[in-house]
Amino acid sequence: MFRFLKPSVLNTSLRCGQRFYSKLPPVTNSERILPKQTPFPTPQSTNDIATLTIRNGPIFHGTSFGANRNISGEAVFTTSPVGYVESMTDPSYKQQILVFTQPLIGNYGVPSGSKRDEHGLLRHFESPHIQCAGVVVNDYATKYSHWTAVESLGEWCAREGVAAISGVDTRAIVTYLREQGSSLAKISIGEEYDANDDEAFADPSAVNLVSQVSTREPFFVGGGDGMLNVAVIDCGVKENILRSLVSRGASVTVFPFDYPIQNIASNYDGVFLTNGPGDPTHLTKTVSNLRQLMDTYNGPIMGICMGHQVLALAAGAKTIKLKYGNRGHNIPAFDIASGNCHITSQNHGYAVDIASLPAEWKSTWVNLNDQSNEGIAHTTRPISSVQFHPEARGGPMDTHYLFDNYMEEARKYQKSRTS
Ligand SMILES: NC(=O)CC[C@H](N)C(=O)O
Repeated sequence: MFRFLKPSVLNTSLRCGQRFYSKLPPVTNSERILPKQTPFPTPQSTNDIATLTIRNGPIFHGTSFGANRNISGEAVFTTSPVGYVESMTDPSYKQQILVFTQPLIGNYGVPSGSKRDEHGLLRHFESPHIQCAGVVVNDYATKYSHWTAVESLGEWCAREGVAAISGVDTRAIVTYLREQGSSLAKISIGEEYDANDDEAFADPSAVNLVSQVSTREPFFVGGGDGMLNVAVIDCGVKENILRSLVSRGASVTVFPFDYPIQNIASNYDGVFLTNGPGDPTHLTKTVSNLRQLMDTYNGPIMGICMGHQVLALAAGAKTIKLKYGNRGHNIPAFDIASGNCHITSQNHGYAVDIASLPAEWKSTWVNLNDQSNEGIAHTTRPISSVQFHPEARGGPMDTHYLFDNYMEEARKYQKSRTS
């Protein structure tokens, strides 16, 4: 297994790959190139009073343990008992206020965000920064302990400009969100808050959030034997999706979400569509690129979560917004073909409307809690996608095998092209 930690080594790996695929576009970046973020002002003082206001709903008073900064977003809840670091760095949570049903949060601190693995991927984070706008917990553990921890959850939030509130009744908040649906909300720090200031509630579903988290330029992640090349369309990719591919022998080139993939896909043994934040119907360019791709490309295509939704839109189906979505690491998904149920990791507010799926496609997985669609596949071609997260970081590893199946299809396709 090669180790691609340095750009010089990376270039060697590209040359090595290009021996076999002379038409591969030269890509020298080794990690995502993100849009410039506006820096948040450094707080002059700390304030320990915080208020969570749900638009047209209840108000909760608590204690601030993060950034001294007012934020707003869509309040959603996760039932994950562990994995707050992975969830908070998952780009699919962009602009959301994450309410944890697990009452005690912060007890194992936060590991280093700069540690990398043998593939050059972030070891502990799913992207370089916290992605959610704020967090809401019942009981914040000020004392933390873990051998990987380098700082507390509060210190990390403060450094990254993320508001955090504790000491609120998260059972009441979750009950409200479950009954009324995911709602716009804001966290105000200090004594002043204006529950009626409607303009202070930013609506993430109104904008294309993917353009804020997708890489600006293609980048390359080596690590495979260099013989299998996969093109990834980055809608807000989690590091563990890339790891799941390279650790199985793929060399991965990651492209921006709106890259005309149909023009270069013939160089690749497979195309992969990633997770990402917000409403999939904003991704009109990605969807039209995918339509053209499916017209001309015979290799395997697989999508996860947002990737699943854009694939379904490209196939001609529709997506819907769920009342409060599915976020957790313990969600049962039923595999229609095998009759097996797997416990899956999930984080989504939208779903594929299975009644709108065209005839040459089939439903492959169903959610056993709310009966929503969990997967689709083309009836004759190696094109499929799932709503849940087989890379599961955090979460159970039950469906990792879907990456093995995908790599097998990529290998078959490569063989059919070269023989
Ligand atoms: N994790 C994801 O890719 C989320 C997909 C989409 N943003 C949704 O909320 O449904």
